[in-house]
Amino acid sequence: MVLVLHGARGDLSRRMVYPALATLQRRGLLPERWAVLGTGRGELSDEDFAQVIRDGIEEFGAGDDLAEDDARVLTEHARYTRELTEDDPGQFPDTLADLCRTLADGSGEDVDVVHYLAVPPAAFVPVTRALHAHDLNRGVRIVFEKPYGTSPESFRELDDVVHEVFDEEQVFRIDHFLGKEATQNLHVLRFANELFGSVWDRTHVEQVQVDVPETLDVAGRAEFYDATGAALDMVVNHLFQVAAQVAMEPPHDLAAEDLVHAREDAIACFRPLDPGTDVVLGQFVGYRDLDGVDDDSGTDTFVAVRLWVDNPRWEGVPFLLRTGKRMADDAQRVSLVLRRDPEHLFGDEVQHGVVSLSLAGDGAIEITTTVKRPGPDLRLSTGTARLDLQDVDGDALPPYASLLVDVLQGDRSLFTTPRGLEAAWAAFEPLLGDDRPAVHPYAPGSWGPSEACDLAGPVGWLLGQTDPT
Ligand SMILES: NC(=O)C1=CN([C@@H]2O[C@H](COP(=O)(O)OP(=O)(O)OC[C@H]3O[C@@H](n4cnc5c(N)ncnc54)[C@H](OP(=O)(O)O)[C@@H]3O)[C@@H](O)[C@H]2O)C=CC1
Ligand SMILES: O=C1O[C@H](COP(=O)(O)O)[C@@H](O)[C@H](O)[C@H]1O
Repeated sequence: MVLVLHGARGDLSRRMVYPALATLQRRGLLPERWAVLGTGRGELSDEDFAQVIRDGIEEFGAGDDLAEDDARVLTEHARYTRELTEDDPGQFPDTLADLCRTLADGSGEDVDVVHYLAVPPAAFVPVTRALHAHDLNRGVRIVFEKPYGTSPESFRELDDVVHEVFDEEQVFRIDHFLGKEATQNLHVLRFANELFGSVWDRTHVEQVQVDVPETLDVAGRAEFYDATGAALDMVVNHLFQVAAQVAMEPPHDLAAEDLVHAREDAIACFRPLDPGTDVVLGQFVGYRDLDGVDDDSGTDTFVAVRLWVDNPRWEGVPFLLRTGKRMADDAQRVSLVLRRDPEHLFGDEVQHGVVSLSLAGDGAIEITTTVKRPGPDLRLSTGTARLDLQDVDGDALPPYASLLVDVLQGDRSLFTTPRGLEAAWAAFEPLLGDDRPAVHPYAPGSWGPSEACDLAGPVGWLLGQTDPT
């Protein structure tokens, strides 16, 4: 297999792709014979490219120290060549063919080729067209990073070009939140456990929260961020996909196409957002002073959304989505807030039960429930049981490593498709129009503008009330 990494010197390649490859190499999850072909707009020697790979792993491979042997395998066949363009293929086709020959080693076997577009979105179309122009599109797989379009129109334009060049089966559009171990656990928790599956509906669930506060600011990517904002950066993709993973109906079975269908059917039930009543945007105080940010920027660094899923299972249950920069804490939480004490036997002392998943790191599941407070009286309290997924026998993969394995194996269940993205854009589109609400200021280190509290109703946002992780 040859992984052609377009944009091989870039931030994503160094931060995510090389550490993921190192993890996969160490875990024996890569094909026996494989190589990476890096591209960029300038020249770089193969030796210097090998060093870029080593540096990426050393700097961002958090705890993934490479054994000398693994490092050798990772860089042994690493080649670098200038990016091809529609008019000028340069050395690209010859270098790729040469690598394939080396890997095939006279066996006559075909070598799989995966193109990974770790380039800015403006380069997606030119690189796609260039692969077509030089007849390099057939039989390969191609991975697109986000954002796959920044509006319904730009999404469709990009996708039209992609489909002129590739069959849908060749295309993998990454949403790394779907690759998180705990996100994948959502449907296991529900469909493999009657205890949870039986309460997964409007009768038992009062609201769902998908909450991703971040303490970091936009350092290093201010220019990108100022043109994008929190809602486009996180809601239309990651938070919608996670919400759909919660909302989906049981799939026909666990085949990739059934899972994708179930998730995308759920997105098709998302009611278009009402910016007047269901969206609060914020901007942290001091954001406009950052280098690369306009002095009068109206960009949202915080967004809270009340999303409605118009189907019989979820009618009347708000899905509350929230994320922002420079907030009080870091967390990635999905929580189902259960209705209180249906029999009303215990009155107001009963708190909401909560089934909650932390998507961060290796993931965790927490169940908060009402219990009898120890002692002679019948007094109530709440308790939380936590299961860290890292304590379960097995070895979690970071999201990028997990998704790369899926690309190599051709498993498309955790990737998005045009049908799902079309539906996501339809739900998000009202936020792109003239009705987009103004941003409310919020203090850095806070939980965002107070206006966002109203969206969550009497239950309130769970994070900020309890200890987030
Ligand atoms: N960085 C991150 O953490 C994340 C990034 N992404 C997405 O991944 C992709 C890459 O992001 P990132 O690595 O941060 O971006 P970079 O700005 O670091 O660009 C990556 C590389 O692309 C090459 N490049 C730049 N412009 C062009 C162009 N017009 N044509 C061809 N190549 C070009 C450059 O290499 P050279 O100068 O050698 O040509 C550059 O090193 C983007 O789509 C981004 O949205 C998604 C999630 C997280
Ligand atoms: O895609 C993005 O995701 C990150 C948060 O995800 P993480 O799992 O990598 O922590 C977010 O910080 C970034 O702004 C956004 O572009």
